[in-house]
Amino acid sequence: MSGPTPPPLPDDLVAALDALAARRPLLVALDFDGVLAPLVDDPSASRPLPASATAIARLADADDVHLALVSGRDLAGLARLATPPTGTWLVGSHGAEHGEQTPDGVHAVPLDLTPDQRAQHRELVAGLERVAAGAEGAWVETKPTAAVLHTRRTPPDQAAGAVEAAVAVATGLGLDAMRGKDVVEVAVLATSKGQAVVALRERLAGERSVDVGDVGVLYAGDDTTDEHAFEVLGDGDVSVKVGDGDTVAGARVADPASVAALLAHLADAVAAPGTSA
Ligand SMILES: O=P(O)(O)OC[C@H]1O[C@H](O[C@H]2O[C@H](CO)[C@@H](O)[C@H](O)[C@H]2O)[C@H](O)[C@@H](O)[C@@H]1O
Repeated sequence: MSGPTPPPLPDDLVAALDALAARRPLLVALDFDGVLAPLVDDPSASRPLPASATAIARLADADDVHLALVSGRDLAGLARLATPPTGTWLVGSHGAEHGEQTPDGVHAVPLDLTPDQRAQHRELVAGLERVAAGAEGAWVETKPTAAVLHTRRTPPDQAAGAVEAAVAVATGLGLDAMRGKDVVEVAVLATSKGQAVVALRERLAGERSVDVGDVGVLYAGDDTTDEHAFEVLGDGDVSVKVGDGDTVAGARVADPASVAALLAHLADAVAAPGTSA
């Protein structure tokens, strides 16, 4: 898939990427949907843009650079669709699932829900299925710790009511509802992408025996849940919001094609620190 050439990256983002490229160790942590992969109606059809896949493979190969994908997707689905390079750290279900891509597939940290959480998950799925049955085009995605009402193909006049009904299901179960892009997601485990990024930074610092503050981080995300990840970044890190919407990120690009350009620039800069255009 090749689309129109994206506009040049903003000068201040290029400068920030060039400065980040000189830091080691470097954590490159990326959201999947809407960032590496363009948004589509059918989530099973999502794939990274080829240019992004090439760039992350180069980054994953670079000296003392570690790649992580931090997604709302369940871990298995994330690995299947993203096909990340070996060694990539994977965070699924907004931080509830953790794993690593190995030559033999995903090595996942076992997930253990309590009997109460399992019962709550069953009630949650049933509740959202009832909502979906009443709204044209709506459907429910089930994950190990969560369920998602999708309304991307629902007429707007029905989608608003379905969203409110899904939020009511969550509230009735004592759970929080996260509103994303044409989705309402409800999890039986409270997690956030911010906690996940903090843990990834600490892991990399521990593995390299450096201070946490010595780890440079790039994080790019497009949705409301990515704001939690932007919030935990500090001076010298680079946070990039993809697309429209309020954000605390330090930089913004328009779309996944621009993300591919950003990642290619960073891969070039990492390969030749200080000499990148
Ligand atoms: O954290 P992410 O990797 O961005 O995952 C967030 C959700 O992504 C998926 O839904 C979104 O992408 C779909 C495919 O493009 C789109 O149809 C949907 O409207 C978007 O919200 C995924 O299905 C969810 O489970 C993730 O939580």
